[in-house]
Amino acid sequence: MTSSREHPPEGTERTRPGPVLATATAALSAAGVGSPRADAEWLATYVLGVDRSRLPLVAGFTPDELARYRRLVARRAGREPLQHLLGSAAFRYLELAVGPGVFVPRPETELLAEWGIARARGLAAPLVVDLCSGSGAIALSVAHEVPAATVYAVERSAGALEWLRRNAASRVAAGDPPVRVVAADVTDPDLLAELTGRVDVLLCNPPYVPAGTDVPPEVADHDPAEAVFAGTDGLGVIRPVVRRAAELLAPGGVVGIEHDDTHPVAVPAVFTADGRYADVTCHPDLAGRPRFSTARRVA
Ligand SMILES: C[S@@+](CC[C@H](N)C(=O)[O-])C[C@H]1O[C@@H](n2cnc3c(N)ncnc32)[C@H](O)[C@@H]1O
Repeated sequence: MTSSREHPPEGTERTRPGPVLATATAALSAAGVGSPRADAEWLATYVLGVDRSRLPLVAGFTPDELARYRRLVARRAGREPLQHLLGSAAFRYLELAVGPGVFVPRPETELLAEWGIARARGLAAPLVVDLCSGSGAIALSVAHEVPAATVYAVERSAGALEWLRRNAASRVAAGDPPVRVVAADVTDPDLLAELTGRVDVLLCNPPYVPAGTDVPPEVADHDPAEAVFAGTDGLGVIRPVVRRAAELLAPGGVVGIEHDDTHPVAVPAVFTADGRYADVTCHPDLAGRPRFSTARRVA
């Protein structure tokens, strides 16, 4: 079917996308945006309501669409995250609602989720826990891809919990099994006491950037600080999570924790020093940077 956007009614004034996109790309590039052309295209597809692949076929922007597009490009040039402007972030097979108050899920975290999903798939009825759940990216992906799993999502921030509950409800409406959302501090020594010794797979993408590290404006001004920074060495949340995970995991259960790329030695050392883990391994991301570490709870 051909959309009316590709064939506007006679007489409708339209501005062709080519020059509009070129101007937007130049503005985003000058503002230091890392992927200016892609962002200009994503914002155009959002305003025009078409798939990115159909952008070259669009007849043009109406005056209203052009004004709206220019406002969004100006905000992106002011370094608002693209996902906040679009209202959603893609993560594995899901589109998650995001905005102010919640951490935007990153593509590199898909690797940790994939590792956990592969472990959970090998079990008949796995119990999976996602600590520091944010938008719910990891927990909701596990529920979507391993429907036999019972999944808990733990988050402390009131702002993030709103997004997490909203995304969890949308996934149930889409037919996924429900995720159990728990409002709690993952550094609490009694965290999820009822699950002690029973968890098969524990996943965590905690805040891990050492305080004082320079981060891009999208992160500094729009990701909540408590989602990003964790003490002077960046291990402020990881240390208690490693401790509590050893108590929550069933014998032979596994844990995966994302961490800073400066921590390929420090995080495995936290696991090893605990004394209750074996098979401690640091995994690289697709760019070869150390990205997450995993371990198995000894029996
Ligand atoms: C890096 S974000 C990860 C969010 C999500 N898991 C993802 O991968 O996109 C870290 C999350 O941990 C939460 N958080 C930080 N400290 C916490 C704590 N002590 N207890 C529970 N949640 C915490 C933050 O609010 C934030 O949502």
